Amino acid sequence: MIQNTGLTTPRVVLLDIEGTTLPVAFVHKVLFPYARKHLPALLAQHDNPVVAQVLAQTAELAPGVPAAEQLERWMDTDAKVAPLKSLQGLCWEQGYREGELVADLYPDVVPTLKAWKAAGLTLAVYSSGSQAAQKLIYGYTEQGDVTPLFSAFFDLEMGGKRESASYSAIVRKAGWVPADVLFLSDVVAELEAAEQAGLQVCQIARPEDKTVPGVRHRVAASLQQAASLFGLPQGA
Ligand SMILES: CSCCC(=O)C(=O)COP(=O)(O)O
Ligand SMILES: [Mg+2]
Repeated sequence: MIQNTGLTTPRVVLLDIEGTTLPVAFVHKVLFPYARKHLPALLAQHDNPVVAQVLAQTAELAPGVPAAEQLERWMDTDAKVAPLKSLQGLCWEQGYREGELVADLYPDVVPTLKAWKAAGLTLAVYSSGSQAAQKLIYGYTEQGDVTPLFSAFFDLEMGGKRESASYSAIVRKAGWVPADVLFLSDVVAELEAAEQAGLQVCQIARPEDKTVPGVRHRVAASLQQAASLFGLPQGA
């Protein structure tokens, strides 16, 4: 096990969602199909300002392509683009509020985050899902509303997760020192980008998601294991 030697103990933990705190299967087998089913009805709401903004952004990114067709293409390729992510967030809102969707976080997540928060760490989210979608996921979990654990939610407005400039923009906006921040994600390309921006990083390789552990970064199978690697409290 690689220990956290030579590095400062993190004061901030920035967390990815899919594959880190939430099973990939929940996103791909529950959330994405739900959005795909409800998207056509939503697109018909021309007086909805989010829908109007999504349509305008889609036309800008794919001129000449009908919006519904372009959004389908993006869904087919799991494209991380802001208009699709905004629209998916809007679709899921109704599902969460009506009790059809409940986020099934990994069991170690809430106890570990509570222990980190109690120890004075700042917790924040960085996901390709829109800020609204992130707040819904953590607002409607099997353990209830856990959004108060987080101080900030960052999405694609800060840039793509595989670009180091996005992490620099996040730490600048939040007023954090990069080396104080630990970024947790299942995706090696995201860790590399965060590392380039001076953040500490750890890959969360969940056996349930069959995440392939990388070779260049610290790897943990859960947040609890990451806690032990970085000298943080481990929770219940
Ligand atoms: C937070 S909403 C659900 C996740 C999602 O839409 C997505 O694209 C996954 O993004 P992540 O950056 O959390 O891997
Ligand atoms: Mg992920």
